[in-house]
Parts: sequence; structure tokens; C-alpha cells
Amino acid sequence: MIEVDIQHRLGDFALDASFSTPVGVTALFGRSGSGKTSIINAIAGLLRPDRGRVSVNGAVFFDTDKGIWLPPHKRRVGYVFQDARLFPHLSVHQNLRYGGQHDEARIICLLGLQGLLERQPNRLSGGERQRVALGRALMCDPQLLLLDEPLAALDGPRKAEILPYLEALRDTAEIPIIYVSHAIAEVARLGTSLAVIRNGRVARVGPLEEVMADPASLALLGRADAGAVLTAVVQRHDSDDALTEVACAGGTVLLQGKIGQVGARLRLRVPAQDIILSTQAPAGLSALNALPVEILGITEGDGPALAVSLKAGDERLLAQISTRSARAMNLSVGSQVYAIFKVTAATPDFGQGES
Ligand SMILES: Nc1ncnc2c1ncn2[C@@H]1O[C@H](COP(=O)(O)OP(=O)(O)OP(=O)(O)O)[C@@H](O)[C@H]1O
Repeated sequence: MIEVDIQHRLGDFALDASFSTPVGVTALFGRSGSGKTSIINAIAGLLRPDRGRVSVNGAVFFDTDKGIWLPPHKRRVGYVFQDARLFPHLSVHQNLRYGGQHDEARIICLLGLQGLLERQPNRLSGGERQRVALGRALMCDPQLLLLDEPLAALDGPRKAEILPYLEALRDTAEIPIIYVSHAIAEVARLGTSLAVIRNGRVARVGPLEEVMADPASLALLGRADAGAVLTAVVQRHDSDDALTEVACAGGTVLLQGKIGQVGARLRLRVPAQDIILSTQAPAGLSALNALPVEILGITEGDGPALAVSLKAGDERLLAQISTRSARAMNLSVGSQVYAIFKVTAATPDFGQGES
């Protein structure tokens, strides 16, 4: 359990953030300048807040009321930055061992570093460098891992290469991870909890699927980023049409290209703005996905759009439609409709599960 409650003034910027999240990956998501890095710097001890308290699994890092302040090196926190910050004169193996040798064999295997150990950092790709930085942080035996935009400097293919390693880390690590990002696709793929940071405050926090399916997320995350996350299992690949068929709680969904191995579990983010609602099963439409859903709620937003909360099996979808459409279609809570979307809308951005 991570418990954060900090207040701090940085020039004109006021940080006033509090959240508590269970073990897993807590994604801190927000625009540039919203205060994400300041929050994790306070957790790491690189920034000393004016007031507050931070504890991780019961270990108190600081508590201004009780006069507790642990210096950074006593917090056992692993920190990975956007740029890997490896020592250029040391080999990969020497870089890994710089802070410790905790669980070395397993970490090298988990991050696929076996073939890289004797290389110098200047002979690594950006993705490989980040894997080494992750390994180095883990070999210090941290009780908390802080990842500050670790993929931001990488191009699409390099992101695709490193994401499965981060997923493996999430699924096997026994320590909490805080993952800072302003890329919703990464957050949706890796997070277990989501804290939305706005103007130095935590605007919303909770289990990732719940926050992303909440109609309020339309205003909170913005039109381009709002959209619920479905869990899917790969059923088969259709090489003739270059499609992947996956099973979700609400029915079968088709994705573009060959995604994952048969049997692999995926997370699909379906953007709210990409869903079309229909009162009838679609015919004569090019969109290939049409899930039967029930309307759970219709929420007015700031503008002319409505957020429609949908039940697909035992999962949630979120659609954004115009007030005029809702009126013309006579939509109401309890209506059975179809959620229609193109294969591209649900296809993960970075070749999910290809490893
Ligand atoms: N030392 C400082 N003095 C004054 N203002 C600062 C200082 N450090 C950061 N800020 C301001 O605090 C705010 C939050 O910065 P922070 O780096 O925490 O945001 P962020 O969400 O991590 O942004 P990014 O995604 O761009 O890294 C910004 O408005 C920034 O300009």
C-alpha cells in the first residue's frame, strides 16, 4: 500500500496531492506540468515537501507532523528516468551491479539481458538501455520502484519491444510500482490503479478499469484519451484478412494485424469517441465490431456531447455521442443497443503481446 499526502509550493505552482493505492502499478497520468514528477521526487526524497506524509507498505518515508524525514538513500527506492542514465564507461553487467546484486539471475532473465552483459551502453538501443536501467534499479532490492516516463524518449517499435518486459515486471514484482506518463495507451496497458493529476492535485484515483470507464473521465481525461479498457483473450489469427479475433466478456472483437499469441490476455482501450451506438444490429456497415450492450447511464458533460456508460458482459464501455443523437434515438437507461467500432479503434497502439 502506498499512502501519499503532500503539500508543497514551487514558485507559483501549488502541489496538494493525496492518494493511497494498493500494491501493483499506480499510474500517475496528467499533462506536462501537472506535478507528476514533483510527486515522485517527494516520494524518492529528492524534493522535501513543506508538509505531509508518505508511507510505503507501512514504512514511513517522511511525516512532517512527527518530524520524520528519511534521506533518499535510506528509502530503498529504485528510480528510472526518461533517459537511462547508464555509466558510459561501464559494461552492462557492471552497470547492473553498481547498486547491488539482489536477485541478479532472475532479473537478468526477466528483462532479457543475457546477451547484452558485456556490451558498453553506447552499443545498446534506447529500449535496451531502459531495460538495463530497470535491471539496475531492481538489483538494489528496492521496496518501491518509481518509473518517470521511461518510454517517452523511445519510438513506437522500441516501445513495443520494452512493454512486454514492463508487463512481466508488473505481473511478477512483489513491490509497488509508480509509473508516470502522459501517454494514455501506456497507462491503459500497464496500470492497475490510476491517479489523474491536474494542476498539482489528484483529480481522481481508483482501480484503472473503473476510472477509465467512469463517465466523468470524458471531462477529466479529454476527448482523445477517454475510453474504457476491456480484457480480452486471443482466440485466433486470420492471416488472409490480417485480423486477430479476441474474446471479451461482451462478445468477440476483431483487431487489426497479428496481435499476441493464441491464449494471451490483452487489454483493449476503446476510445469513447470511436464508438457508434445503434438500436439495431448493423447491416451494410464497414465497421466489423458490434457488441450487444445495455445502457447503464447517460451523463451530460461540459459541451454538447453525452457520456454513455455501457455494460458489455460484466465489463464496462464508455461512448461519447451527441445530445441530438441521444434524443433522436430515444436512448434511456436500460436500453439494449449495439456498440459499434472499427478494428483499428480497439487495436493496441504498440503491437501488444507480440513477445
Ligand atoms: N524548482 C521549481 N521552481 C518553481 N517551479 C517549479 C520548480 N520545479 C517545477 N516547477 C513547476 O511545477 C510544476 C510541476 O512540474 P512537474 O515537473 O512536477 O510536472 P510534470 O507533470 O512532471 O511535468 P512533465 O510531464 O513535463 O515532466 C510545473 O508548472 C513546473 O514549472
